[in-house]
Amino acid sequence: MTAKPNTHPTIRIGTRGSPLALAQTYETRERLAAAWPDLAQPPVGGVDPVEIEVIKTTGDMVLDRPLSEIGGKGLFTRELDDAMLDGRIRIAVHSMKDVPTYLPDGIVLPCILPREDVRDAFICLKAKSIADLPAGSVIGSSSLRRGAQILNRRPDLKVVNFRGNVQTRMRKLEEGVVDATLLAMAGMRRLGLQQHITGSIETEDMLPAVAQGAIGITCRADDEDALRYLAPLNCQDSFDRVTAERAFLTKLDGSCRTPIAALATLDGDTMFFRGLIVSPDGKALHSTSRTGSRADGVAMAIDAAEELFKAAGPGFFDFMTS
Ligand SMILES: NCc1[nH]cc(CCC(=O)O)c1CC(=O)O
Repeated sequence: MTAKPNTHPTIRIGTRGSPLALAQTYETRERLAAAWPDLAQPPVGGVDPVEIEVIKTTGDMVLDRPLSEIGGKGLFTRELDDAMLDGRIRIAVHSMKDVPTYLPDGIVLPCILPREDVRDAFICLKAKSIADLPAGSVIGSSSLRRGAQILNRRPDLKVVNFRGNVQTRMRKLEEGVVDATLLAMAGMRRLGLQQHITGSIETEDMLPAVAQGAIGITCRADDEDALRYLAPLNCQDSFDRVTAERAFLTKLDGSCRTPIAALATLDGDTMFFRGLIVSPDGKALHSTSRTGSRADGVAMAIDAAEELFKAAGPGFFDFMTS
């Protein structure tokens, strides 16, 4: 009896086509191959056991406006969710920072890869750190969270909208369009562009976005094979930290495009959680922290969110809808 020829890939991974999304997908493919020998074998009959399918999302098509203005949840995920529900892809790889807190019916998120550096990177050709920037310096960043936290500490700086890939940003720094810019350490590292980082900003000085530096993998809730393949890839510490941070975000109804920041860290089974909300001008900043057991992470995060919501008072988030 001869084995049935393999004519289909075992796993087709869906991803956005950005260099960072592709780097994260290659990492996922390597981890799958390391965990599962049947996914590492060379192509049989020209069919690779793991295939990658690039899917354009709405977020990839609007490049001229800050994402905070476009709004709408699932800007970077909806088309991938649709492809998965249609059966065109088996799993999807995401920057967790860009994944809405509510997943569509039928899709689950069983796997978070080991988290990268969660900090923000300072990128500048003129100064070593934010503290070294002369008054009046211009920071290019379209992230409300980063801009607001900088203005809170340094109201003498100016923050202007700024988007684009690392190369574009470096050119604009050279041309003097802005004096400095900020990006996630994780993205720079995963792209192999760490040589452009001037310095990392400690989380005490700038709290990261919820789930910054984490890669999440989704699949269909009823896809038992995909769930089995993903199980050994999950990093439970990263999963628990991101789960607590996302509970905080859900309670405050925010996204990666709102001036909300949170970070959960673990020391064994003790979780330390910090969260903050800040007005876009940086003037009103409310932060809080909790320490407790890992098992209580979500409850702590929700409790922290409720405290900040009360401290901020009614109307604090009006800028998001106005
Ligand atoms: N919002 C876009 C986005 N989504 C994930 C990353 C970087 C990688 C990460 O934080 O996991 C970035 C760019 C950035 O913030 O520098």
